[in-house]
Amino acid sequence: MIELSGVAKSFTLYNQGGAAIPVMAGAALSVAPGECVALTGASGAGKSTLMRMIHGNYLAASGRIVVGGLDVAAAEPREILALRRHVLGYVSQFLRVVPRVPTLDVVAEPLLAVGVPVEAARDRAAALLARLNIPRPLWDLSPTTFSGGEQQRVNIARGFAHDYPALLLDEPTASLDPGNREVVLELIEAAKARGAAILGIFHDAGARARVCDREVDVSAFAVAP
Ligand SMILES: Nc1ncnc2c1ncn2[C@@H]1O[C@H](COP(=O)(O)OP(=O)(O)OP(=O)(O)O)[C@@H](O)[C@H]1O
Repeated sequence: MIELSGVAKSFTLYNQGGAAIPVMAGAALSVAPGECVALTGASGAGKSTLMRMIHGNYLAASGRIVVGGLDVAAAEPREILALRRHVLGYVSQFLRVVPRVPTLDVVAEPLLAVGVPVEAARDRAAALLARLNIPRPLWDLSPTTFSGGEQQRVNIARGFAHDYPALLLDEPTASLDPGNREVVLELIEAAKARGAAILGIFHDAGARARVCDREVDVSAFAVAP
């Protein structure tokens, strides 16, 4: 479902005469449907950079990044947007939303984007918000003023609303209390059981051991600057 081969990345430092700093070369990994793979490696090894390349935010210098049959490294922007809408979900560490949109709509939006009727989308969003213990009075408010943990749970509800065939998870259990951490781990297990291919960064070793089938150490792909 997710297949990387020969992926390289360098950052161009425009404020330093356009110097190119290579950070990664020869990155390769694959994630099959129903599998959860953890990206590991020390801070700065390139875990987030690799996730951003798979999501199409960072452009790879070379190599292939195939998600659901589309090579993200060579795709047109509109193809990447369609991939994100239908195939590839991404739970980033921080919630980024349009201000003033109510929480229930923030969570229902990915479902509406793939054509789910409004009532069904809102029912699914409500069920996820309830499961993640977001108090009912907050559902009609924008999440922009919520606490860090509440925002993270809204972000997770949004990321799990549509049954994406592939999912990227950036520290999905960070800073959650034990009860909500358990809910998130159950959501990940359920996504695997329905056949989602999941790639994640988990600093929470217990969570990683429980839901991940394998680990890929990105230090192996790092290039010394
Ligand atoms: N936009 C950027 N411009 C320049 N260098 C960058 C950029 N993004 C990342 N880097 C560099 O690429 C390397 C990999 O960073 P990355 O954030 O991917 O590491 P990480 O493994 O996710 O680290 P952490 O666990 O601390 O989040 C680092 O040396 C970082 O400084």
